[in-house]
Amino acid sequence: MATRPAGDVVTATAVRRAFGETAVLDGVDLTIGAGEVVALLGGSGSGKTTLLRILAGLDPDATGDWRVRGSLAVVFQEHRLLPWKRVSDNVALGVAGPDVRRRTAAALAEVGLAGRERAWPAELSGGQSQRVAVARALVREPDLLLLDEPFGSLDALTRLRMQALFGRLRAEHGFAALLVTHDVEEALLLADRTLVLDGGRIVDDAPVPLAHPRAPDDPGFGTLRRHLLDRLGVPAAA
Ligand SMILES: Nc1ncnc2c1ncn2[C@@H]1O[C@H](COP(=O)(O)OP(=O)(O)OP(=O)(O)O)[C@@H](O)[C@H]1O
Repeated sequence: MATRPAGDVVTATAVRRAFGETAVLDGVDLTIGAGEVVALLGGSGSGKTTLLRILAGLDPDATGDWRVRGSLAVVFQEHRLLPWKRVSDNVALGVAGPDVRRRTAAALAEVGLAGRERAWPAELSGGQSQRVAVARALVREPDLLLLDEPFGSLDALTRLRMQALFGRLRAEHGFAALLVTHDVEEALLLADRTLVLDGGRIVDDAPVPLAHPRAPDDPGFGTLRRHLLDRLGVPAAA
């Protein structure tokens, strides 16, 4: 495992972002510790992607203070592979060093795509393409992984496999992550802590003190699920 910075990898205070007159984020405070996986939940349009883009350095118009320590990689909902580049070239894009080829092959093997270096993106399924996107992030050996609904476009079975893969990679590499998701179960399966964004602020910040592997039918899991659904304004089923 790579040597990681100690302490927090993300510190953010009073982050604000408005589009026109509307403040989507209006005073967000956030810390993510080294190696900590934090799930970010919130209703549609609550500003989750906006916050992730700010932390990724993709939004020059936000205000406030934020800092990311260490290296960063992003995985988006859509894989964003370049169709005219082979899988290995997509993974290695922008990565320098004498051993890029070896690292690329190792990252592809880690996501279950050993030997597919020379494939074209068009030859891959949706799940395989998203595995390549994860390999592209891994090859950067990130201290912080920012994931925006990374499994949201996958079918249910592939999604479960990708969640399991994420858990293994996290245990192996020890990166910190901010995982934007709509899925309360996904948040509780994968995260050490959950945040709920509403009205431009983080309105709930709760640890997930459950041992791995986690199971949705576990009573503790159910209690946390109910808590999060309450905070998200989802009424209990009759
Ligand atoms: N470039 C932009 N210009 C104008 N408005 C924007 C822009 N980007 C985001 N918004 C608005 O900001 C709000 C928050 O968007 P954002 O994509 O961050 O929400 P989200 O919580 O990720 O939503 P979802 O869960 O539906 O993906 C939305 O109302 C959106 O329309």
